[in-house]
Amino acid sequence: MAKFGVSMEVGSDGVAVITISNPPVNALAPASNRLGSFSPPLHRLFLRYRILIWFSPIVSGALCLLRISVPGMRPYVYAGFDSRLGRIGFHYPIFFRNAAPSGGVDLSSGCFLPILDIGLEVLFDVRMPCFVVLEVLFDVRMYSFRGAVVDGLKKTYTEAMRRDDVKAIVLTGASGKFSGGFDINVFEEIHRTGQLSRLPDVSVELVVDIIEEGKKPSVAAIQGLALGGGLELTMGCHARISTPNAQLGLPELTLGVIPGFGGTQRLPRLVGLSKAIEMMLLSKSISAKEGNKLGLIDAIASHEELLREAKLFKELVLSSTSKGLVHVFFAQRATSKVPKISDIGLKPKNVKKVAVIGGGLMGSGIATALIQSNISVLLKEVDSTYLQRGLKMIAANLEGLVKKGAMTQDKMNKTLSLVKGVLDYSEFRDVDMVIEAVIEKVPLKQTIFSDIEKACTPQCILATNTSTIDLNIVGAKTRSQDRIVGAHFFSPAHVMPLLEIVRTEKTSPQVILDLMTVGKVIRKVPVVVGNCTGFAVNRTFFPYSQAAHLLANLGVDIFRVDRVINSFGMPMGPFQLQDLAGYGVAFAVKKEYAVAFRGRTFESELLELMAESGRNGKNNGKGFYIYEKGSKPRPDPSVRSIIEESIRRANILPGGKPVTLTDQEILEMIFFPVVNEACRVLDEGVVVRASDLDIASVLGMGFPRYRGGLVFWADSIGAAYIHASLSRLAEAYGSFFKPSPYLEERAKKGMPLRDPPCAVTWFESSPVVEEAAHTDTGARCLGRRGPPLEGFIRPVWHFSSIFVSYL
Ligand SMILES: C[C@H](O)CC(=O)SCCNC(=O)CCNC(=O)[C@H](O)C(C)(C)COP(=O)(O)OP(=O)(O)OC[C@H]1O[C@@H](n2cnc3c(N)ncnc32)[C@H](O)[C@@H]1OP(=O)(O)O
Repeated sequence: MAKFGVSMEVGSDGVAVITISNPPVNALAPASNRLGSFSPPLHRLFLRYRILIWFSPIVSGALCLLRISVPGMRPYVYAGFDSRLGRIGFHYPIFFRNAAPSGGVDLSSGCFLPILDIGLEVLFDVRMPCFVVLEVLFDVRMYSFRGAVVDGLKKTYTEAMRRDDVKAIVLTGASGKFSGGFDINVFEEIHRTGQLSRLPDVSVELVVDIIEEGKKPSVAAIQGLALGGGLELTMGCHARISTPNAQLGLPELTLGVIPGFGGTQRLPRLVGLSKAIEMMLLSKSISAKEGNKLGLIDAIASHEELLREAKLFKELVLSSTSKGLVHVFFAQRATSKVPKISDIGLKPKNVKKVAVIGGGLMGSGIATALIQSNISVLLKEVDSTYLQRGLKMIAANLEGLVKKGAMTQDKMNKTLSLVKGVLDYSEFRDVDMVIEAVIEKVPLKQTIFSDIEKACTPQCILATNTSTIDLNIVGAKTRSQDRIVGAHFFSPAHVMPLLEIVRTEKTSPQVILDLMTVGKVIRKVPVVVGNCTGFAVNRTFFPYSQAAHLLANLGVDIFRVDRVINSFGMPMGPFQLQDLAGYGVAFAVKKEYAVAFRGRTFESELLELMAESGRNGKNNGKGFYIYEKGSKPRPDPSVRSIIEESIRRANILPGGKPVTLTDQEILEMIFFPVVNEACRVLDEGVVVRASDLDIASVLGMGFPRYRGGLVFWADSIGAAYIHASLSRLAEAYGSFFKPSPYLEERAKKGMPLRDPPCAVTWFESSPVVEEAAHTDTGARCLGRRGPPLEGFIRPVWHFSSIFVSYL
């Protein structure tokens, strides 16, 4: 196995193989590593002491000045003596934000984890005999010793160029991957610390000066993937050889930045302008085969262009767009880490055959998603008319893909052969999972669950696609509560990427893990949530359309509301969304919400009046908008009379006059109640972590990805502002806007909303949570004592006084 970082092996033929090794994707991390960086930027040098520091993940009870322990991947930093020795005992976690850009200890040449106990001599700068200024940058995701790829490449390449026995260089990556690109953790770190100096000028120094203009030929040997900076590195080489299935792409735009290692210049010269634009703007990767056809070889970009790009790249890294997108990147990956589910050594079972009950829009969409990933499906309906309709819908879904060129006819036929229609449960004996997707009627669902409990094996997963009904009620007539789980897909199920996995307190971890695995197999993003009315997404967003109706009944133009929300970045406004979903859904959930969220719902008769006038949204071509084949939805001016009647019945106009609002006020009146409900969802622990709600809002509701998701966006505004605004609105328009206790508390304490509630003490490996840990509550919830980041002087002082007495 290749050494962590960058290694070189020179063969007798004079070829040096330089290998990047930085699991899991050989990300190009810059040189300075945070854990190893000790320096005194805050104070001038007064005295210099030589201190022996022990890094020890295993020593316990030993006398040490500074101990770093590593449970799994996570280092903790403690200062002081061990209390078990009976001397003054204190264990302060130390959180520091800023690392010196250079200097400090170079720990970059090795792997941290395998090292159990190492001693290092470090020079410390000390101001007074009793005051030590320490700065340790510390990060949960800090693969401290892996932060050496870029620097390692520079050093190794320079050495290869210098050595007489090296005639040519092959650049490659370890473990079957070339490189996933620049280390995205660094973006996150820059967003947190503002330290732009963490971005190296790789494009010129490494790619141009060392590789491209080097006197020895370089060949990139690509396998697996070469993305972003990884691909850019290969484009600096003089030739590229690749395995046929390698993924090549510049997906930087998905993170809100442009390719920063010269890719914008080199790629168009290699594959042509239009293909390069497509690859960059759509972040679309191509296979190596296609890359070879296009001529992804021998390219040069001028020095000046690269410098300009590098500058722009740095500006973009600091943009709020990049911050939001980088947050979403990590938040999405965090969803698969579910404490006490994904971390307890369970093995997912192999789900090969699934029965879907109900061949309506949802059922057929779910079946389509399953067969597309080679999972056999039994589609059950009540009679052959409904069954044929369901099977036709599945075929139509696939035909759509064939028309778009995303599937061949042959593949479509093979895929369709994986679905079989049935009218009873006789073939349910060998299915691994059932997904019920019938209409939202409690007695019907209860009967189905009691039937499938009998028809299936005792190991079969019993899932429901309900979007609202309490799972305990759905499974009330069974004895298999541990196998009952929510598989809430979003419509159209074969397209929308979110899968809300709803667990009750009885659902077994194995069942949750199995469903998460199926979700991944069918290329969804599974987010595990708790059981409550509307679960995470629909519950959080119920105030969205209700706020829109409130505005309508206050006399605000509904089309303006839609325009404001659309320009905020939502795919469509709340009225157009209601048209799209059809009013039946809204009628079905209205009562549920009124009961479950008593005192904070807004009830209006607008939709009933719309339905009475023969409108049902897009379904029948008539809603708030007019829908005609081949043209965009057009606002229907005739709905104004219906709205006027609704206003008359609601009777909430202040002083009998329509209110006048700015666009900003409209935005706040729509989204702040949603944020308020998100606070309740966080407070009740419905989601594992706040960032799960960000992902759920982005993937389930179309909340703009570049705003980082609902909670991230709310935190960018601040709890205090949202609270003040909602309090004012509550005074003017009633309890619909009343701030939740969670929001109130955060606002009072000046804390972000994303702080982890105490329920999530188990999850400590996300940068999101790590940042939260820098606050009082976060630290408390994560089981760390001591003050937040800004208050680090106290433990340092404490440590230093003992340290001096020890000396
Ligand atoms: C200067 C340059 O122009 C700027 C850049 O290069 S910006 C970076 C451009 N690169 C990218 O956007 C690639 C982003 N990564 C991906 O698309 C996917 O992770 C992938 C296709 C590489 C692999 O996908 P997949 O096999 O499904 O694994 P996935 O779960 O996503 O990632 C595996 C792990 O690698 C990490 N990872 C992936 N790419 C990373 C990167 N570029 N930096 C740091 N970590 C990365 C993930 O966070 C995840 O970590 P975890 O196991 O701790 O959660």
